Amino acid sequence: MLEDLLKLRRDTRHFTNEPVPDSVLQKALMAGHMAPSVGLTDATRYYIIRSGEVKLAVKHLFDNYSRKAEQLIETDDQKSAYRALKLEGITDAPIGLVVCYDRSVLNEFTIGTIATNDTIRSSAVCAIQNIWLSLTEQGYSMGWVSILNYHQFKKILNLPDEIEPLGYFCVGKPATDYEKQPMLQQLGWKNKSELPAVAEIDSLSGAASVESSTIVPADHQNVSAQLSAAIDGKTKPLGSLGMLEDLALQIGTVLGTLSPQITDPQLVVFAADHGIAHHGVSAYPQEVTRQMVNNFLDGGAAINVFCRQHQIALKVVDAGVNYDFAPNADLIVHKIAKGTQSFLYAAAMSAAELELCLQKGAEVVAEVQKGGSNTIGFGEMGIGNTSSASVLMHLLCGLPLQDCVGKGTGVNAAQLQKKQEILQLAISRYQGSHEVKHLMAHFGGFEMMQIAGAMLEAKKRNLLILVDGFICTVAYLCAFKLDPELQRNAIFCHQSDEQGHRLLLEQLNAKALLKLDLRLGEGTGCALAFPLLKSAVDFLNDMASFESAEVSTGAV
Ligand SMILES: O=C(O)c1ccc[n+]([C@@H]2O[C@H](COP(=O)([O-])O)[C@@H](O)[C@H]2O)c1
Ligand SMILES: Cc1cc2nc[nH]c2cc1C
Repeated sequence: MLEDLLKLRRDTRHFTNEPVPDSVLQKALMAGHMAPSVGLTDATRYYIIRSGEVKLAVKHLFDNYSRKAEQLIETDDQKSAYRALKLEGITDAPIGLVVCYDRSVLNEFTIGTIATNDTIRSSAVCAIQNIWLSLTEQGYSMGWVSILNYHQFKKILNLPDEIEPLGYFCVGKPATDYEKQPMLQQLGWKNKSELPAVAEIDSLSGAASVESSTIVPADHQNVSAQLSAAIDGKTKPLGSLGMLEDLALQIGTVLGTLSPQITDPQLVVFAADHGIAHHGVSAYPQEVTRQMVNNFLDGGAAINVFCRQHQIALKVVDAGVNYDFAPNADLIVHKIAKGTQSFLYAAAMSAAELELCLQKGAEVVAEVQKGGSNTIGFGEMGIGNTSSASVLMHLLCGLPLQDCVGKGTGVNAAQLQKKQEILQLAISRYQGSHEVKHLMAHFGGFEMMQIAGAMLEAKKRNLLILVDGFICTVAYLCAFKLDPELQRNAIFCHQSDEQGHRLLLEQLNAKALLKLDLRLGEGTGCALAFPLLKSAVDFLNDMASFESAEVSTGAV
């Protein structure tokens, strides 16, 4: 009876050493194969592990992550209860099964994946349940090991890039039936609810909106005048600290105090893919976006180095990368879709997707500001995004396209010519209005639009906004068009070597702190300029005044 099987099925961690006959395994895998798969994608893949060496390596991965999990437990009692739990039988179970899905099926049109391609993963989960039930029926069982660093898991198993594992499954003869209940319940860790949680929805709600706690700015005019007087009163010739004086004035004015402090600085890198990248407009292929996101998460990119150097917390947002990343504490998943549409043929995103970007960007600020941060730097990563940024700059500033288009990641002269032609063609095909949001949706990128939303929210919360290079400045331009008061909070960290950035800063009446010929993005300019913010704050707070040091002022 199906119902008996459903009741009997257990997530098993205790196995006898009895071998699993091939016929049992084959029958179970056939049951998995009979599971539903979205759009008949047939994308579930299985790998069998019998090698003791491989099992041991997986066990090490488990042990590492289990120790990490233990650190998240608050009380010592719970910690020792957790430690006593047997959560895997990797080296005891005769068979290891790795169930995966093949992401490459998404390279072609796939029914049932337009809203979310999580459905491919869900199909593999259906297969897992079928296997579980089949093993149970045959007198065997399975245990799902998910406490793993999936990135390393893929590496040690040498799984192809497009193959995504859902976990390691221990298969064998159960040594116990846990008194016919889940093991965690038997051991008093948690009880399973008696009945399924079901609710009926019989009316429609309005769209949810981000709750934002707008901080009412202090009396800026007054603080500003007092700050100017304090800066002028420091023991230095008037104006001799140059742009640091402007910076101190801006920081003090935004934070509404004569003695500002930078608290819990954060840097957020928003990453997304671009349909336009398929038209040869970049020197690099699209997969570099996801490879660099993994690099950020592994701590190996330039932005990691500079953030570590200056003790800036770093978070990465998947705003729309063409990849499903393994869960990671430093990754915020705000994926709108797996890359924009190519704006050569259609709008990069819909109006609704643009609004979602603005909302999701705002949510990121709400999230990273929880610790009391008053300074957030914005960075980006997205192969092809200089194309999107250049077109937006051209249309929003009314400047000639060739002045707005540059080499991006480093295209050669012929490729630059082709990039300009493609962008010109896309612009000539555009029939829509020149209203800001229409342009943002048609030519924007998910990372840039989320940055725009994040900047608007950061301004509402009265934070210091650190603007990075060319692409981030275009995101700022879009946000500025929606709220020109943004300017008060924005600090332009560097002038990029990307053609167009100098002109764009000029248009915005903005003067960048640094000019180092960078053209990397990632927020590197923000991190590098960060010590200057600290110097500005420090001289304002710690430098003696003519009065306190009894130094004569200059002749008037
Ligand atoms: O920040 C900049 O000024 C900047 C200038 C040129 C290129 N980039 C980076 O290069 C990528 C976009 O370049 P491309 O050629 O692929 O359009 C993207 O990942 C950006 O972070 C960044
Ligand atoms: C390697 C690489 C790193 C980057 N970081 C930001 N944009 C980038 C583009 C490339 C190509």
